Amino acid sequence: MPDFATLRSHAARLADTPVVRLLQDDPERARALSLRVGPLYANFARQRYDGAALDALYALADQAGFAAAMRRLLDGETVNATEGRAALHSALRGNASAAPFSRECSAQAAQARTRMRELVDAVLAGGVTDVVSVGIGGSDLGPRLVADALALPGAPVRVHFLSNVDGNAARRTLVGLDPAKTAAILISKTFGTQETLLNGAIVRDWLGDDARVYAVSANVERAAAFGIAPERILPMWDWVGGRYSLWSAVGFPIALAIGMDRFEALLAGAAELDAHAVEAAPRENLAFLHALTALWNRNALGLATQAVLPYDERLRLLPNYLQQLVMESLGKSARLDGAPLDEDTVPVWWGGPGTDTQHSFFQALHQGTQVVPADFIGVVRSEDGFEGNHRALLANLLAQTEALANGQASDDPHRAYAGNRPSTLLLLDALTPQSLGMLIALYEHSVYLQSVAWGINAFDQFGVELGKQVANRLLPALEGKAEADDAVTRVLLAEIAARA
Ligand SMILES: O=P(O)(O)OC[C@H]1O[C@H](O)[C@H](O)[C@@H](O)[C@@H]1O
Repeated sequence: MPDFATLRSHAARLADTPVVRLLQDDPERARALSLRVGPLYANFARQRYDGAALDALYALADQAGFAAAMRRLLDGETVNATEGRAALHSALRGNASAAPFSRECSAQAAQARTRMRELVDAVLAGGVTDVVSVGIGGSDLGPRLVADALALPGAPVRVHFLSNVDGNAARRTLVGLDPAKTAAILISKTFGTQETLLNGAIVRDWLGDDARVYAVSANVERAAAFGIAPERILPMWDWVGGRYSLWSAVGFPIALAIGMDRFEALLAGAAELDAHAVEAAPRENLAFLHALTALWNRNALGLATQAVLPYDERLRLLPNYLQQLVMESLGKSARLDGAPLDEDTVPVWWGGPGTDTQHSFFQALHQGTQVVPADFIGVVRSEDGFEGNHRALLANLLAQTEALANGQASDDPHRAYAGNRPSTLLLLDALTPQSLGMLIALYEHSVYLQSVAWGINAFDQFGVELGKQVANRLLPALEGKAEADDAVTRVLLAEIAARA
């Protein structure tokens, strides 16, 4: 059993030792607590652990079996035990495993990519200027993030994303588009998601031509029943979790937005991080240290939230993406064996891009009563053509991490900064398909390793089902054809009916 109590004793020992002191005591710390994997550099020197606490964290990694767990994941073992499945997102992007099942899945993924390349070419050759990608959750957030981050100005097609069941979303997405020059992709692993089926039907009817409707699904029968021709359906499989699926054909909109070659470079970057996470020694392993840092902040320091702050406009959707990846994966309170957990699991993840957020919520980060650990993410080379802006962006990024850690004393309590606010800095040499693939894969593996330490399943999401079931039961009540069981809901329905 991982020993969280020892972590807490280290936190207690360090309670009066701020990070500034740890840095003074150890002149090597700033450099020693950094790791690099290809174009991805990470600095953890402003986290509130010292050498002895780190020893305890690596001991915990050992007790939890991080190295073996990474191997199990990549080999395609049934890591999603509550649903009896593997979670082989690594097999979608090259493969650091020799296990036969994992190899077989890689081969299926490669075949699907060949078909996807053909379909990308077909869409581009068909005079299409706009693509509407319809999906939600894992069938939306990943493609939306990557297409937004990596699309180049002047790309042959513009990709739009439609997720919310609110009809205003469909209206806003379609306004200004020409149905004769638009294609639609319906993405749904199950092809049973209410939002995607309703929005998909709106877009299909608006297009008025089934020839430009494509689907990505693990349920080919349902996609076909929706009226999509088999040659325009790309597969996915039950061994790919929705929030881990952007590397599969779910990435079709990405390939349309950035080109198939750059999509494959994204996969190659992720594969490089896979190989690192499974092969690197614990103390050199970036996924290990990222996960251990999260466990330290949650379970040793008891910090209830975690901010992610990309200092790059192109990564503005990263916080939204990570909210699903982290909170759907780690928002659990039962261990794999069903026993209740002794430790707190996922903190609330939130964030937004710098420098905008400096002018909104940073006040609370600097002087609020809650300490919020933060992942700052920066890009060394911006390539935006505005060097002065980029220098200002980097100056702000470095300044915030420094100010949060060091604080500033003042006789006036209103003008005093306590400091000792922990942060990690992740720096990409440049934002490329490769470096973004690595960054996302780093978070995937960090999340998985945290789940291993807590003994929970990172790959199910039963928590989202209850609300869906209740919503389905309430649909007839909204049409006035049934009564709701719940007293409050009955009052609310009456209120809605009276004002409709
Ligand atoms: O891809 P789909 O089957 O349409 O599912 C879309 C999403 O809906 C579910 O409710 C889950 O919370 C997500 O993990 C999933 O990605």
